Formats: sequence, structure tokens, C-alpha cells
Amino acid sequence: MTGFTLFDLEDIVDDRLANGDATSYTRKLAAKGMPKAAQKVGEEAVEAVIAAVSGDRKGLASETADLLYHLIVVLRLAGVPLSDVMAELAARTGRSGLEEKAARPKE
Ligand SMILES: N=c1c2ncn([C@@H]3O[C@H](COP(=O)(O)OP(=O)(O)OP(=O)(O)O)[C@@H](O)[C@H]3O)c2ncn1[C@@H]1O[C@H](COP(=O)(O)O)[C@@H](O)[C@H]1O
Repeated sequence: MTGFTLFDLEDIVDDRLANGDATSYTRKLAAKGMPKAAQKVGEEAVEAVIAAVSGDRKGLASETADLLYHLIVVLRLAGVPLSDVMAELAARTGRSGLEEKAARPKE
């Protein structure tokens, strides 16, 4: 267990987006734009799913790390702070996912 949090990773991503040089993958990815960064989220999600269904626990942890990193890059490119996501999750506590689903407006 480390003290490292997703907020720490968000700070690093923000720094690289603002100050990253040619050695920064974050900066290089951001330069390709939102479509490429969003595509990477999709790719990493699929890789995490494949690891999950194949019972590859180490792979699942590694692919999930890739996924969370790329998701944070996409959030920051979109101008959405991680705190908004955490607030959304916090607002859902105390209510089951099935209750939330039942309360959704009917389409
Ligand atoms: N957590 C990560 C992280 N996870 C994955 N990756 C990179 O994501 C890339 C994914 O590899 P792929 O083979 O899927 O993609 P690719 O072939 O490089 O790219 P495409 O051809 O798909 O465009 C690799 O280069 C990984 O190193 C990450 N790059 C950076 N970070 C964090 O961001 C920090 C800043 O990194 P830089 O921006 O590189 O300084 C690092 O210190 C880390 O904390």
C-alpha cells in the first residue's frame, strides 16, 4: 500500500500538460488531441477487460493503471477536475446502484 493517490497523478499530469518537454509521453499524447487520448482510454479498457476475463490478476492491475492514467489525461484535456468525479461518486454513497437505476428518467 502506498500513499500515492489519483490526485497525485492528476497533479503530475497537469504539470506535464503545462510544462512537459519532448521526453513527456503526456505532452506527446496531448499534442495529438482529444480523439487520440480518448482512443487510448478505449484501448486500455479493452486490455483491462481481457486481463480480467482471462484471470490475469497482475495484468489486470497493470492495465487498470494504464486505464486510470489515460482517463485522467482525458479528464484534464476536457477541463474536468478529478474532484468532480470524486464528488459524483461521493454523492452516490448510501444509495444502491439498483436504486439509482430505478430512479433514472424513463426514455
Ligand atoms: N502512469 C503513467 C502511464 N501509464 C502508461 N503510460 C504510458 O502510456 C503509453 C502506452 O503505451 P502503448 O504501447 O499502449 O501506446 P504507444 O505505442 O506508446 O502509443 P500509440 O502508438 O498507441 O499512440 C506508454 O508509453 C506508457 O509508458 C504512462 N505514462 C505516464 N504515466 C505517469 O505520468 C507521469 C509523467 O509521464 P511523462 O508525461 O512521460 O513525463 C509518469 O511519471 C507517470 O506517473
